[in-house]
This record gives sequence, C-alpha cells and structure tokens, in this order.
Amino acid sequence: MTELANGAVQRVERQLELEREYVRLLYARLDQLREEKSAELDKVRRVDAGSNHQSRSERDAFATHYEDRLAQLNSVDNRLVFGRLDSSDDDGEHTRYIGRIGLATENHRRLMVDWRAREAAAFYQATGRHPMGVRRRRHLILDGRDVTAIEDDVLDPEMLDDDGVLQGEGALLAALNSKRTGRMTDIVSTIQAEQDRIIRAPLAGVHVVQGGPGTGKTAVALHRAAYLLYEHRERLRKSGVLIVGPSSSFLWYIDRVLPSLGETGVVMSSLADLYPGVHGVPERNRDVARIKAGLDMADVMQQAVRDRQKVPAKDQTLRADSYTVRLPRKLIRRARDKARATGKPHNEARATFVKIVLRELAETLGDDLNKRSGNSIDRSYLVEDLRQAPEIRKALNLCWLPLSPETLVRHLFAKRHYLDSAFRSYSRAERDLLQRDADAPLTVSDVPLLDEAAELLGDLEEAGVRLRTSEAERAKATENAEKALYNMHQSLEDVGVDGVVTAADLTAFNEESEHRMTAAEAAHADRTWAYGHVVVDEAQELTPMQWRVLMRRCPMKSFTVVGDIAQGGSASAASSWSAALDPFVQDRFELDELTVNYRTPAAIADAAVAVARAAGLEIPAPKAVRDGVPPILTVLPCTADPIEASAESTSDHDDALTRAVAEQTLEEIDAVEGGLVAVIAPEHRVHHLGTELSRLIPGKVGAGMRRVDNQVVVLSTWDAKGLEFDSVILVEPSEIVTEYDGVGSLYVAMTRPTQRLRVIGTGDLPAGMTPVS
Ligand SMILES: Nc1ncnc2c1ncn2[C@@H]1O[C@H](COP(=O)(O)OP(=O)(O)OP(=O)(O)O)[C@@H](O)[C@H]1O
Repeated sequence: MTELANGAVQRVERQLELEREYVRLLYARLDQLREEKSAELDKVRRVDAGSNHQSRSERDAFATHYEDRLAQLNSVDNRLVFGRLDSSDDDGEHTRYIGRIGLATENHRRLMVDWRAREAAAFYQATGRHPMGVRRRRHLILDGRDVTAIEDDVLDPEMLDDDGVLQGEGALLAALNSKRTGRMTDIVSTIQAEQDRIIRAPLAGVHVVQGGPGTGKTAVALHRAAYLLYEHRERLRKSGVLIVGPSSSFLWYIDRVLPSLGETGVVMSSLADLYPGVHGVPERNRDVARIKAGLDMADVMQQAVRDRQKVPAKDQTLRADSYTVRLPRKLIRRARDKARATGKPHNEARATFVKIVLRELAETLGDDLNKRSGNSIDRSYLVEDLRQAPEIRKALNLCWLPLSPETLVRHLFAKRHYLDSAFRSYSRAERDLLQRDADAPLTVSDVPLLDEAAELLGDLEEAGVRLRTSEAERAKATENAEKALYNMHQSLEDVGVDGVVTAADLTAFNEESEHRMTAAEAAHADRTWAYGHVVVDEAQELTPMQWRVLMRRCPMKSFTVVGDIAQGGSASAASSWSAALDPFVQDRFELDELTVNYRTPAAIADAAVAVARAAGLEIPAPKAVRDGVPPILTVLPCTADPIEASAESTSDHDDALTRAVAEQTLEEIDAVEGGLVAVIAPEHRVHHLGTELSRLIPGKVGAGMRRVDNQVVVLSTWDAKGLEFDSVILVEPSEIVTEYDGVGSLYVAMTRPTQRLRVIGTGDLPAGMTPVS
C-alpha cells in the first residue's frame, strides 16, 4: 500500500472511531430513556384509581401511553441512527445526526434529529446543485450497535450535472441486495430525493403518486403516513390515518414498516374489509364485479330502499283490541310520501311514516266512536292502543320494515322481484347473473353496496330495533375512546410527553367488556369514523364504488393515492387517474411521478415492458437501479398437449406442468440461497400446484394469501400484487392474460422478482414474450 493510500485508510479509521463513539452515546441515551419510561409505567400502574370509571379510564390511558412510548423506544433499536449532516450558515458550522426518532440529553441538548423533522429534509434532498447549506452528507452503516462503514457525499456546488444521481448509492445498493424476508422493511436511511419530496408534501388535498413497478410507491406511502403523523400530530392524533391495500396478504407484507418507524396507531384495511363486521370473499365472476363497480349502483341501492317502502295492493281492515279500523292505501301512500320528503334515511324516516298513519287512524277511529256513543270521548290513548295492536304493527312493518344493510343487500340479490325492480335498467341476462341465494357469502364487490345501504338506511336503533350485543358494545367502546381521548389530550401536554399518534394514545377502555378496544380498532369498527388522512395503495384497482366509500371515510378529502395505471387487473381498473378521481374531486389533485425502479433488474424489467407494449399499453421504459444481472427469462415448454384448463383437471398436461414447476422450484431454492421463491399461477391452478409442490418439496411450500411466510409460496397474480420475491416462477402466462382480460396482471407478475424470473408455459406465449433458454 502506498503511503498516500495508507494515510487515507487511517483517516477513515479515525472517522469511523469518532462515529462509533457518538453512536454508543446515542444508544446509551436510548437505554436510559427506556429505563425511565419503564419506571414511570410501573408507577402509573400502581396508582389506585378507586372505583370511579373516569379516573380508572384516565389512569389506564396514561399507562397505555407509557406502554406505547416504551414500545416505540424498543422498536427503533435497529439502525437507530443512519445519517449525519455537516452544514454551514450565517450562524456558523452545524452537525446534525439523523435517526429514527429525536433524542436529546436531560438538559435538552439535541443529540439526534427525527428523520421527519424539517431540519432532516436536507439529508434526503440536498444535491450538489441545491446543497441546502449542506457540505457533507454522511451515511452511517450499522451492524447491531456498531458502525461498520461510513459513506460520504461531498456536496460540491460546482458539480451541476447531478440530477438523478442516487444518494448514498452504497447504502442503497446494500439495502436492495439484501435477501427478501417476506416482509417489507423501512427505507428510512436511503430515501431518495424524488421520494422524499412526496413524503413531505402537505397534508391537505389529494396527492396521486404514479410510478412503474418497484419505484417505491408503497414504501413512500408508508413513510408519508409516518411523516404526516409526526408533522400533524395534533390533528391526526384524534382522527387517525387509514391505509387501504388490495388484499390481506399485502397488508401482512407491509405491516411491520410503520411499527419500525415508531407508529402503531394506523388503521389498515383491505378492500374486502372496509365495511365493519364483513369480510368480502373474492367476486369470481368478472361481469358481476363489473356491474357492481359502477357509480350507478348508488341509484340501484336507492331504488332498492324505495322498494322496501311499500303501499299494499288493497285497503285493509284490521283489528285493534275491540275496535275495527280501516287502513286505506291512500293513507299509506300519503304517509310514505311525507316520510320520504323528510330526506331522512329509511330507518329514521320510518318514525314519521308510523306517526302519520297512527295519527290519522286514531282520528278516524275517534270520530267513529264519537258518532256511535253520541258524545266526545278522550282520544289521547287511541294512538298508543293502535300502536300496540299486533295486526296494525304487522301491517305497518309490511309497508316499512326497519332494515339492516346486510338484510337489504342479501334480499336484493336473492328475491327476484327486488332484483328486477332495482336493476330495471339492466338486461334480463345481467339480472340472471346477479341472482344468488340469500345465504351466499358476501363478496368484495358487495362491500361498497353495504356501505351505500348503511347510508340510505341509517341507524337501526332509530327505528326502535335493539342492536346485537357486540355492535352495542362496539358503539359504547367508541364513545369511551372519545371521552378518554379528550381527557388524556388535556393532560399529556402538561407532563411534556412527546407522544406520537399511536393506537394506545387514542385508546379508551371499556371496563365492562372483556376486550379493551384500541381507538384504532374502534375506528375500524365504526363505519362513520372520519379519518384525518387516507392512504390508498394499488389504487389503480379501485372501482368507482370503492372510491365512493373511501371518500366518505375522509370528508376532508386528504388522500395519498399511489398506484400504477399499467398494472390494473380488476374488472374496473382505472384507465387514468383523472377518470378515477373526476367524480369525486374533479381535477383537484396533485400528480407526482416516481421514475426509478429499485426492485427488478433491468433485463427483467425490459422483458415485462416488452410484453406490456406488445399488448398496446403505453408505458415508459423504467430506469432500473440493478443492472448487473444477466437476462434470465427462460421458457420451458411442456411436452404434453395443452388441454382446456379447469379447476378439477389433473390431466397429463397438468402433471407435466407440475413436474416442470417442481424442478424449477428446486433450482430456484438453490439459486437464491435462502431467499424467497414465488410460483405465480393462474388462480384456478393455485390450489393444485400448492398441494403438489408441498408434497414434492416438504416443509417449504405454502399456497395462497396467508402463506407468504414460507420460503416458497404459490400465489395468484391478484395476491402477488405489491409483493416481491428473490425469484419468481411464472406459470402459464397466456392463461393469466385471459384470466384477467388483459396484460396488466401479467405485467404485475413479471415485475415481482428482485433477482430471477422463470416462465413455464405451454402453447402460445403472450405477444412480446421471447423465450430465452
Ligand atoms: N429509497 C429506497 N431505498 C431502499 N430501498 C428502496 C427504496 N425505494 C424503494 N426501495 C425498495 O424497492 C422495492 C420496491 O418498492 P415498493 O414495493 O414500494 O415499490 P412499488 O412502486 O410499490 O412497487 P409495485 O407497484 O411493483 O408493487 C422494495 O423492496 C423497497 O424497499
């Protein structure tokens, strides 16, 4: 080694030693804070709050706050600190360390800045062209609590051609090249400038982020949620943030990111779970899905409710105690029209309907009785007598029955006369398609219909119907959550707790019920909860009716919407962001684009783009960060004749296909050395392939959405949405195109791997797919 090189090494060693010392100091402070919070928690737990519900609630709210703060301090251990900024301004030279949370000494001397603080923005955004006062940005690379490397960017304003340069390239590539674990991790130490600008965008309004596969949309959306919870703590502490993803496998994949950023109070929901208490099963029939997706379903549901406000075919004669009364159709019609004119929801307007009918019946009956008895009798009790009379109650219920959303939706599709009436503008064939049994499982496409029904029907209790116990408990827990939240909010400021929004901050305890419901749970269970912000991932898949539900969940219309129009796979995937959002916000949305693909190696990304373009999708060529991997698109033709595919078929063709997939899977397991392998197949093949592969490769294979924690997972393209794997084996690509009526889902499947893609198909391959074996 030359003397010069020797000197450089020594300088780096000296710097490393200095950083190690500082990092030790930071961890020591973290440990000290943990101990303090632990002691405070013990103290609060020991407080005797007596039997008063309110003071117990407050005591528990404090305890939960400390538990959360402790959980936050415990969750930041991994890569606690990752950056250092050296800058200068008029006040002189400054050094700031950037980490997961803010830390200060007991005397309030700042030790580390939270990555979300304004002073930290320069760490992500400063460039040679716009140095933002920064002279040097240093990335600290940690192994446990030890600094193993440092990487410096010297920001020299002379270097003007640095737009698009990756920041902290070494740290970034190290992060990208690590093996997938099946769970998404945070990117807090290597957020790139174009991503950071989106993360820190203002809270208000609808912010759309369009980006090709692997451009970090999900990562950005999650870091943005964490940022907003930090920056707008007061507002979002009360109202919360909702994150919506396409499937529960996707939510499982991302659900460690926010806790690792110290945030636990976010509500996550898949599209199938947006209506409390219902999990919509997939809608298998794409035509049915398409019909239920459109905004005209709002009119359909309105008609469905009107159809439950009936006028009988004839006048009726009914017995009430010792009297006989006549219930004319005309009266029912008049009462119905007046009740409708109140504009109230069905269950609430029912009171008006019943009141008018009973009043008029009582008047007629009173006149009648007066006439017969010859003198004026007291009529005040007549209304009550009539209300209690079983025949009259029954007659009124038949005209205007209190309804739950679930009953309305189930009967709408099961009873042909309701179906024919509400769907009168649809063809007979379409109505035939929609008809199903009353006890058929509710689907993901029914979820927005339930929500619409709930709006139109209103509260069942208003109609005098008692809620089921669990619903009543839920409502009570929500009320308690709000009360305790108010009390806690007043007192937390006094003790100087720098809380972030967590579920527990918002928690209230329902002492009477066994389960203590967090406010996040309460919010999820409450259809009418108004969130402060909603993040929608894979937003290209949302149907207009699903958008309508989400807009209701956030009346302030504060949204982060991320997705890729080209990856649309659902029956009603959006053709453009304008088309998707126009009915709700017209053109009042900001559109940003992410341009760098951090996941898929260039060769695979190019192959995917070729397939998409051959099908007529106009998509820009991605800028892939990884380019070192050779082309690995291979087609292994099966020898047996392809046959018509069906769920039950286990022909020679299927056996040959299974064998080829099994062989390839074994090869991939070796190649990725402990990394993850996905077999992405047409939906009707997933079950069979999963079973067979588990038999042939015991202990390593899982099939379906909730099995992504196995080394090998067999998935449909829908369930693979948003996920990533070291290697992907794509089965029967042509069937995937046919299955989803377009190339979008195939494009999704081809862009899941971080290293290797293998294609196993028989018959014709989709246009643009070139075999390289
Ligand atoms: N700045 C970054 N630093 C490190 N890793 C990053 C960065 N940005 C993105 N990544 C990684 O790139 C991969 C793809 O990111 P992500 O899943 O957010 O992309 P996406 O745009 O949502 O993809 P898709 O639309 O294909 O589902 C993830 O592993 C993510 O952690």
